[in-house]
Amino acid sequence: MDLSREYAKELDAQDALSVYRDEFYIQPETIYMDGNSLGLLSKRAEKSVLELLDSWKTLGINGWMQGGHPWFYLSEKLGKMSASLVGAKAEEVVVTGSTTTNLHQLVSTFYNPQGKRTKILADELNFPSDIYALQSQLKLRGYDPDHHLIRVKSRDGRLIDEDDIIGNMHEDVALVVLPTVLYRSGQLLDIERLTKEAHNRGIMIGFDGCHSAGAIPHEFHKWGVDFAYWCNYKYLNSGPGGVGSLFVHEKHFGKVPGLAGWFGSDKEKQFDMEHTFSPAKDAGAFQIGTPHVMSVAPLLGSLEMFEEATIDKVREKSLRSTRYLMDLIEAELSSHGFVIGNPKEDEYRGGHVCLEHTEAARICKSLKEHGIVPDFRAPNVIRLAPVALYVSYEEVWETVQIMKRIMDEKLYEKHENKREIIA
Ligand SMILES: Cc1ncc(COP(=O)(O)O)c(C=O)c1O
Ligand SMILES: Nc1c(O)cccc1C(=O)C[C@H](N)C(=O)O
Repeated sequence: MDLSREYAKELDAQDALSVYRDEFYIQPETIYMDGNSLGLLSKRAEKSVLELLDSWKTLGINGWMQGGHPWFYLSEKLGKMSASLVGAKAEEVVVTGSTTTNLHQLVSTFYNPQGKRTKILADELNFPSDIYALQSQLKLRGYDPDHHLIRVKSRDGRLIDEDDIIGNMHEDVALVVLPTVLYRSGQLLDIERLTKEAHNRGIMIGFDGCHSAGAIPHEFHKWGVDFAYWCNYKYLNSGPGGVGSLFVHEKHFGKVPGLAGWFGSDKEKQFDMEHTFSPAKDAGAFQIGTPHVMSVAPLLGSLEMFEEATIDKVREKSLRSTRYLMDLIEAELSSHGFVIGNPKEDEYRGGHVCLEHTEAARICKSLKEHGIVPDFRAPNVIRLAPVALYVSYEEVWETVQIMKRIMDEKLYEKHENKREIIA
């Protein structure tokens, strides 16, 4: 393997997506490798925020129906713009709520315990918020989560074996909820296979797409996934606390939302103000209250960029740069006790590299001190995401060089091996 900076530069010269880098606010002397947690601001997203602010400034209440992006239809419009990212029909996606509130909405709708089928199947490595939501949903139905929430065990603490998930799809399971990509190890699950296996057993299945939306193409419609939900602030660069998204397969259109609210109404009827709820005929029905217009605003500019760049090209580059990062780590850092914790195969790897080390917390602090922004996940993981639209191959190379210096010279030792409040 060519370990030179020149080779990294050559990769950048051949990269068709490199034109997008200039569209982002990249801070001087900083290499941003944390787009898997919070993506960077783009100039187009900034512009769309200013446009929506202006519509408020100039139109007041009329902004709901007037201006370049009437607010009343914005959640559906953004859903349509997101559809190709997840392989959905335009009307199957709506931008609304947050990951966790959307999960509550979808479980309230799709979890129908009946007879012996009363359990929810998840995995022991999922993000805590999903597990809290599932536990509370079970409690609301009068079930004990210790008994009714099955969390598939990991064999190695990093990955979940799909056979173990399928092996737990027993006849007492009503619903399966899984991540598309595991937040810590970056394992990508075979969504199509798991959906098929769940359906063969008469079980509903939904996916948390937080760590794949904007990084990996999906075919939610074709695969028959019942529902999915994700945030837009990671790979889709919609800003801190930006509004989330949900997908409901069209076969479920007409299902009454578990949590109803007036923005789930059929738009023609909403302002009739009747006390009988008339839900929209598509995924729009699963909205609850008034859209957070200012918090979806960045997504207008950001999604436009993804429409242009295409998710297939984004994935192609992401696979190349995560592969390049892993190869450099193996070549340059092999004597320093790192373990690559993510699956190495393209078909099982998400958008970030999971690097394990016993000193991970303080190596992260030292990386930040040297201008690299990774994140740390307890107990021992450094996550590094060379995000396709704004991280160059040369920056990937530079990251490994800096890490090598930190390890060779033991520069991390001046820090405490303990996480910060936000890791
Ligand atoms: C996989 C996953 N699920 C759920 C969440 C929670 O998202 P939110 O806080 O936006 O509800 C996150 C991120 O915080 C996540 O990474
Ligand atoms: N949502 C976050 C937040 O409000 C603050 C800091 C980080 C986050 C994250 O999204 C973390 C992320 N879900 C993770 O994969 O760990």
